[in-house]
Amino acid sequence: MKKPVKVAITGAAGQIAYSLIFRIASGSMLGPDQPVILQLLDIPDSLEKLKGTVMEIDDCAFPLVSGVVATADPMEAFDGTDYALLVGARPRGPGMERKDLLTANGAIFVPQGKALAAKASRDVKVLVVGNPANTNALIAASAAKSLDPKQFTAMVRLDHNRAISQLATKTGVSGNDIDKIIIWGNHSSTQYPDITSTTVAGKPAKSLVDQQWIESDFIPTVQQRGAAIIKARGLSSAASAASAAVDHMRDWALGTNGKWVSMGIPSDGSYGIKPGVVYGYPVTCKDGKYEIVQGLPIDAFSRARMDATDAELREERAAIEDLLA
Ligand SMILES: NC(=O)C1=CN([C@@H]2O[C@H](COP(=O)(O)OP(=O)(O)OC[C@H]3O[C@@H](n4cnc5c(N)ncnc54)[C@H](O)[C@@H]3O)[C@@H](O)[C@H]2O)C=CC1
Ligand SMILES: O=C([O-])CC(=O)C(=O)O
Repeated sequence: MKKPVKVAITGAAGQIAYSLIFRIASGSMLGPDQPVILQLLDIPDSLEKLKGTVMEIDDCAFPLVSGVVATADPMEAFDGTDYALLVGARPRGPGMERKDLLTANGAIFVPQGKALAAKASRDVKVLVVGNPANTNALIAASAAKSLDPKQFTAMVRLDHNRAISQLATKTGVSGNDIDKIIIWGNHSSTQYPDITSTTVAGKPAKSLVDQQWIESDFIPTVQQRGAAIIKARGLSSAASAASAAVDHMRDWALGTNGKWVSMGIPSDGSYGIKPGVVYGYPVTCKDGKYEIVQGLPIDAFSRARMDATDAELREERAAIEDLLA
């Protein structure tokens, strides 16, 4: 057996965590031979509820769970943390855009970024799930002065998985047959799900679907999927969000074997997106590091959409500039 690693999950009493914790504990994220110590953080008012979740973790008798910490103190929750999944934040309700949560949620990520910088492993990998995820990741990275901003990522993997599912259904294949799909930009309704390079069972996706479907059906469906789930369920996506978080961290930690996945990462000028925002890019992961897929041709249709979602991220940034260190 390997030495246990520490995995922190914030918002641990919430609905995403209720799926996420059990997937991590069963080995879905870091593999069936990697023991974990779960470090669960929530606010004082939610600690009683969190107690119930901890009782259930105990009752699963997971062979891979070497310890569980439940606390309202970020310094305790992030002590020695190797992987941090920052889920704790308010979800939106019907009629809201995710950026409407900036005021309520942005401030959460300053103390958490500081606590990660003070206490976490120097190699910690951070995934921000709490909305608006890209800008919250920017805030946390900025507060975590002693860590590399590249250690802070935001989740666009749910959008990536939604895009795979939509295209697979349309073309009558399994999601496994779909390769090279990209979510550019913000985890919001301005995101750009791009199938320009995508293949479906080896064939170019664009040879199988028409432009009308891409523009009027595929892109808006993926962009609005979160809102559609809120409308249907009365609550925002939870199990699928947890599953995407597992996918994101697993791929970052264990590698993608050359496969492209989408991650929200600090922009570095690639594809004309200037530094200063956390932007969804196509990446491959190897040896615990991600690398942007470079050299893709960008046509005018893509350019306009990539710039629109960049502009929205810069507006979000301007709205929380006072939270940036
Ligand atoms: N990036 C993505 O793809 C997705 C993001 N989300 C977002 O994830 C977040 C969590 O969603 P749910 O689990 O459904 O919400 P929830 O309301 O069920 O749970 C949130 C939990 O966070 C806790 N919390 C609040 N402030 C905290 C703090 N400062 N520190 C630690 N914990 C804190 C709350 O007490 C609660 O237990 C929301 O912001 C939601 O919009 C949801 C789905 C997908
Ligand atoms: O839509 C929401 O507010 C929750 C979310 O981020 C998603 O399901 O993609």
